[in-house]
Amino acid sequence: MIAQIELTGVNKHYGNYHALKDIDLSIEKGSFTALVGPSGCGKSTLLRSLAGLESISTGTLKIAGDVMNKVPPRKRDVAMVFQSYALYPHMTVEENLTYSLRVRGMPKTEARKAAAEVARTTGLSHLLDRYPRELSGGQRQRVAMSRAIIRHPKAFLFDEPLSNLDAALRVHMRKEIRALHDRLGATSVYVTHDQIEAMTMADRVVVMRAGIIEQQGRPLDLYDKPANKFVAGFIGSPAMNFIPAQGGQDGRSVVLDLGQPQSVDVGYPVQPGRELTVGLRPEHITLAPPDKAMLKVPVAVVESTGAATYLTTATTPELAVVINGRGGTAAGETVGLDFEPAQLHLFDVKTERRI
Ligand SMILES: Nc1ncnc2c1ncn2[C@@H]1O[C@H](COP(=O)(O)OP(=O)(O)OP(=O)(O)O)[C@@H](O)[C@H]1O
Repeated sequence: MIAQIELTGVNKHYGNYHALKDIDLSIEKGSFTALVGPSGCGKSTLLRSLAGLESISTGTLKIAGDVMNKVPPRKRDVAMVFQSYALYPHMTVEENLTYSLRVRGMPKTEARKAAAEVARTTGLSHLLDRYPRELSGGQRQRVAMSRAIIRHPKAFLFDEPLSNLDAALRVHMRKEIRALHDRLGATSVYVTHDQIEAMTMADRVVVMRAGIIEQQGRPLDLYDKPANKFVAGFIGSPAMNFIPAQGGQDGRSVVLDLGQPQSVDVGYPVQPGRELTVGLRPEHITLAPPDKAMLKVPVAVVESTGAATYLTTATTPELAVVINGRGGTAAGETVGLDFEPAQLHLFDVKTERRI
């Protein structure tokens, strides 16, 4: 693997505040990496450090093999794409695209040729004479990306680029950005707080919390094998259910506490009496006849979108359940719920690590 971006032992302090803690991260050439995490976890700080908009306090940052710690932003040869587009309002699309080339001294005809070529890739050819105010949100976003592309940077850095757009356009643009990334053979780092965006766009997802990397890996590996309870709860929508539990006395079962104890044979050894948190995804639970089901529980809320039905149980803790299509059940009824024991995720209560 060729690392296009490599961080080793990177720390960032804002005064007394430790915003990035010992970050080791290797971003492969040609990959699409998403940085996700809740507000304040440090993902923007990390991205801005790559761009040189923040300096790192300790550690090493390399881009294409060269140490970048002290290199100013304009010499790093990376392009940042923001949610606010940052287009020049008094310039046409073409002028917005050619500006960075012109200030670097490229002759006008050559710069216009480059703009025309990029505009063809991004579907802006018919809009080159327009001003930003004459464009839709999606078109402005495309201009912002084109302006990055025209410089042939070593990496694209996206900072929540779609958060100003409405839901339908976001879904469209995430496909467009990913397709563009593939066509250009680019290396992209993409910051988002939206785990669906991260899961659908990226080859590699890096989950951050409070300045540390909790887990990194392929999207479905994080979904299937979250390293800890935090990642388990963050990846997946609706979020994973967490149920207090204990290892059963037979050494191969767990006893779930849903108001009443419910023993489930998991088929692998579990230390008897060990305190656990058991995770179970809403989409891994199915309805079953109550007399034959693993769990028999009352339903508190039923919500249907037509395509799917969302149930919330009247248990403690409550469980979220997603059923394909119509559930055929109503609030107040008692239903049977089934799941495959292999779909349970076991976490240690104290460390919150996966067992
Ligand atoms: N210039 C600064 N001075 C002091 N603290 C800062 C500064 N910039 C960011 N921070 C703090 O560092 C932490 C990480 O900020 P950062 O912007 O990287 O978070 P984030 O994960 O991108 O969050 P969001 O999704 O809300 O943008 C936050 O607690 C923030 O308050």
